[in-house]
Amino acid sequence: MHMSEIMEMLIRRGFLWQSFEIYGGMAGFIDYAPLGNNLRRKIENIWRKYFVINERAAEIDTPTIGIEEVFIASGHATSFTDVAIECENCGRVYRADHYVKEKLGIEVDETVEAVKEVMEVYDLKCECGGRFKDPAPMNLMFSTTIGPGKGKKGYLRPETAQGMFVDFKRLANFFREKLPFGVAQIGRAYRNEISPRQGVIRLREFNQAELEFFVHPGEKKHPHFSLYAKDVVKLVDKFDSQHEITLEEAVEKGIIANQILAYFIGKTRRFLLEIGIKDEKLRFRQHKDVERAHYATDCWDAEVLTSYGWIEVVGIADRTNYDLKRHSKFSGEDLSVFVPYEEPVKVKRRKIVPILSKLGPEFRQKAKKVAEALEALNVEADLDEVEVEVDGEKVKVTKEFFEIQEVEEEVTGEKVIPHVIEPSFGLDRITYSVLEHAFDKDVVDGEERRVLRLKRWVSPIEVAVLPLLSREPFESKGMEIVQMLREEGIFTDYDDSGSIGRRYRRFDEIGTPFCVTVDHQTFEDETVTIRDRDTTAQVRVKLGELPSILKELLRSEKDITEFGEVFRQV
Ligand SMILES: Nc1ncnc2c1ncn2[C@@H]1O[C@H](COP(=O)(O)OP(=O)(O)OP(=O)(O)O)[C@@H](O)[C@H]1O
Repeated sequence: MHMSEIMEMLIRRGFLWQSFEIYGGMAGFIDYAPLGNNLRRKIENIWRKYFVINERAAEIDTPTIGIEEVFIASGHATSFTDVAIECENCGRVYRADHYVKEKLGIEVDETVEAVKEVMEVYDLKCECGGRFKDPAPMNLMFSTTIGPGKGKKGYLRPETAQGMFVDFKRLANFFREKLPFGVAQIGRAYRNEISPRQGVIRLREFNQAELEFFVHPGEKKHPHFSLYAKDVVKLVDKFDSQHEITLEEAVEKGIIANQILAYFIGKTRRFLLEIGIKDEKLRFRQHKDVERAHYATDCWDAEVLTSYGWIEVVGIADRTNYDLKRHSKFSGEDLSVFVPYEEPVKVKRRKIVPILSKLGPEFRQKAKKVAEALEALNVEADLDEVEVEVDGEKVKVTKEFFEIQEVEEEVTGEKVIPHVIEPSFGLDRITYSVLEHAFDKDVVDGEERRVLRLKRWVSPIEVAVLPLLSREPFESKGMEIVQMLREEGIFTDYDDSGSIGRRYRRFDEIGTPFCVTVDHQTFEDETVTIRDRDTTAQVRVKLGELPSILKELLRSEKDITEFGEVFRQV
C-alpha cells in the first residue's frame, strides 16, 4: 500500500482536497471534502463522548484570534519557535531538525547552537548545492492587526488551550471552585510551519481537540483510573527503552510520572481504538528532556504508524501551573482556587497589626491598601521594617506603623493554583491515520477490490440504497427507502448507475458498511437485502424492520447473519 495510492483515492472519492487547487494550491492547507468532513465530525463527536461527556468537564468556544498580551504571557511570543535554515543561493527555507534528519539521518536538538554545529561538522548543503546562512529561530505564529490603521497586534492562536486558561477565573466559578474539573475546546489552530512538505500531516491551519484537566497539585490522580489500570500499552520512555506494560505497573515503576497522565494515556488509547486506529500501530512515546515544550514537566505523545512513518497524533502533557501563573502575573488577576480542608486546622502565626491612626496621615489614600497588604504578611521574627506591594509599587513601612502579635487562627482551607493535565489531539492527523489504517485490498469473486474497513460508526455514508435495476418500480421503491432511512437519522446515499457489482465496489471503496438492495422479491413480500462490506454476506430482512436492524448494526460489530435469512454468503 502506498501513500500516493491512498491520496489518489481520497481526492477522487471526495475525502480531502488541496485548498486553492484552481490557483495551484498552497502547502499546509487542505479542504475537507464531503466524505472527509463527515468522517472528521463523527470522530469529533466520539471524542466529545470520551473527553467531555464522560468527565467532569465542559466544552467552550473562544476566538481563534488572540490579543498579543495572551501570547506574551503564555510564552509563545518568544518561545514558540523552530530553528530555520535558509539557502543563500535559491532562498529556500527549511525546518532545520527535519532537514538534518532527512539528509543525515540524525536527530539534532532544536537549538541554534546544536544545528550550527551539525551544519559545520557535516558541511550541510541545500538540495540545490547552495550554502546555508546561519540558522535562526523562526516564530510559528501568524500575526495580524486587529482594527484599522495601526490597530492592535494579534496572533492567530497556535493552540486552543490559551482560551481556556484566559477564562480560568470564570470557569473555576462555573465549577463551584471544586477540583478536579476539565475544560475542552475543539477548533482551529494555526502554525506558520516552515516547510510543510508532509501533505496532510503538517498543516498551517489545522483542527485540535484539547482538554485542560485542572487538578490539585498534590493530587495527580483520577477517580476512574481503575477503568484503565490493567490495560497493556506500548511505551517508549525518554531513554528509548520500550515497555509493553499495564498502566498500573508503569505508574508504580515511575515510568509515567503520575496516575492522571496514565489515566489519559489509557483513555486516549481506547478512544483511538474505537475510531479504528490499529493497536499494533499505536505506541506512546515520552518526550526527552531537551524536547519538552517550555511549559511541560512530563509529556507523552500517542504515535501512530502510517506510510509517513511514526507520527505524533496526540500530546499528553503535564503543563503544571505554568500557564495559570503566567496569566495571573501578566493580568494581575488571582487565578487560584480556594480548596477547603476536610477539618479546619488551628495555626499559630505572627501577624502584623497595622496602627491605622499612624498609617492614615502618612500614606493618605493608599493607607487602606497598605494596611491590608501588611495584614496579609507572614512574619517569622520581629522586624524593624517591611516592604509591601501596593498597586504594583513597592512601599517600605517602618515599625512605628505596626505591631507584631502572635495569634492562633482557624484555617479552613488554602488557595492553590491548580496544575493542568492536557491531552491535545490533532484531528487532521487522526482522521488521516484512521483512513490509512482502514485502507485494504482483497479478492472478491476472483477480482481485486479496494475496501475501506472503517468502523461502522465513523463511516461517512452509513447505508447505500441500490435498486437492482435502474428502472421503475425499482427506482421509486429505492428512493422511498432512502427517505425512510434519512428520517431515522442514518446517513444514506442512493446509486442506480452501473452494474450492481460495480456499485457495491464503489461503496466498498469509501467504506460504506451496508448496502440495501431492492430486488424482484421486494415487490412480492416487502423484503430487501442487506450486504455487509467486510464479509460481502447478504441477508434478507423485512422492510419494516430495516431501520432498527441497521441502527443496531451501525452501533455494534454484530454479524449481519444474526439479523435475517442468509441470502448470499461469499
Ligand atoms: N502543523 C500541524 N498540522 C497538523 N496537526 C498538528 C500540527 N501541529 C500539531 N498538530 C497536532 O496537534 C497536536 C498537539 O500539538 P503539539 O503542540 O503537541 O504538537 P507538536 O509537538 O508541536 O507537533 P510537531 O512536533 O509534530 O510539530 C499534535 O499531537 C498534532 O497531532
